[in-house]
Amino acid sequence: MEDIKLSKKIITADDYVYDVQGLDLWYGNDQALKDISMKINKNEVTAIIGPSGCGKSTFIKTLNRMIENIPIVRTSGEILYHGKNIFDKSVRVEELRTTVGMVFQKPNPFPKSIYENVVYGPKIHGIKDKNLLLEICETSLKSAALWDEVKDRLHDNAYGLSGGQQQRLCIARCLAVQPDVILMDEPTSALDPIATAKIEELINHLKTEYTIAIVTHSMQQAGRISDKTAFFLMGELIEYDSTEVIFSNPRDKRTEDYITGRFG
Ligand SMILES: Nc1ncnc2c1ncn2[C@@H]1O[C@H](COP(=O)(O)OP(=O)(O)OP(=O)(O)O)[C@@H](O)[C@H]1O
Repeated sequence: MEDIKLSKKIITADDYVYDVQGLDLWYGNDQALKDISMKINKNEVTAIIGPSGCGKSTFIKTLNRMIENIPIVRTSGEILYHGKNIFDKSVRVEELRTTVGMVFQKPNPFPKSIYENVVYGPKIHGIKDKNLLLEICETSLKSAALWDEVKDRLHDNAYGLSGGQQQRLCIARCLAVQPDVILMDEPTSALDPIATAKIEELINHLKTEYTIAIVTHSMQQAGRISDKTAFFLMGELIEYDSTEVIFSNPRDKRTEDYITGRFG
């Protein structure tokens, strides 16, 4: 990897995956994101926290342009992904959404077998070889820490899995197309504490290979799994720092009030 020397600082070209610069977003006339600028580091877990309605989901859905499924949305500013603005005309949204996968609050497997769920993306990308698809299925389920629980029932319907298993299946489905970044929008809010602990352990493991941005309402969860934490309030990014600093020594009073439970 080549280092770039910028004045006195040395920054490594590949340290961050995203560089968000002055991002504004409106739903019709209502501004939901205001001048957001932040970098998201490679192989780290970045937690997005803040009270309900502050723009957390909107922000992460903007990172793979999923937000554009809502017709009234308008944006300005830049989101550089590996140095290229994702809003450029030359960026193909389907490709972006393959490399930047997403896992939602409620597990959303397709009404198909476990196997078909995992190989859905690779098949769409033209992979037909049965052995290769089986291999992708096995590798993805192993990476999502689900293989041992489902290896003897790959052709059973995914709806027969528990909520926690369904969420890990959705993570496996996301991994099957070899993403670079995984966006997670409150991935454990519908799960019990044991299933939540499994997903958290998995996230901790996945960050060695992937970059993860996660929206969470649980401050304990952000504290347990994230390297960096961004605190949003009414569409603004109030503070962004290492999770340790945010939780032990925040600079902004509003961050402190939120993490100590004084509002939100
Ligand atoms: N489809 C939409 N159309 C219009 N306004 C929207 C839409 N989705 C979200 N908003 C508004 O944008 C703002 C930010 O919403 P967003 O869902 O991003 O917040 P959030 O922090 O993720 O909230 P929560 O924690 O409750 O999920 C809110 O004021 C919300 O009402």
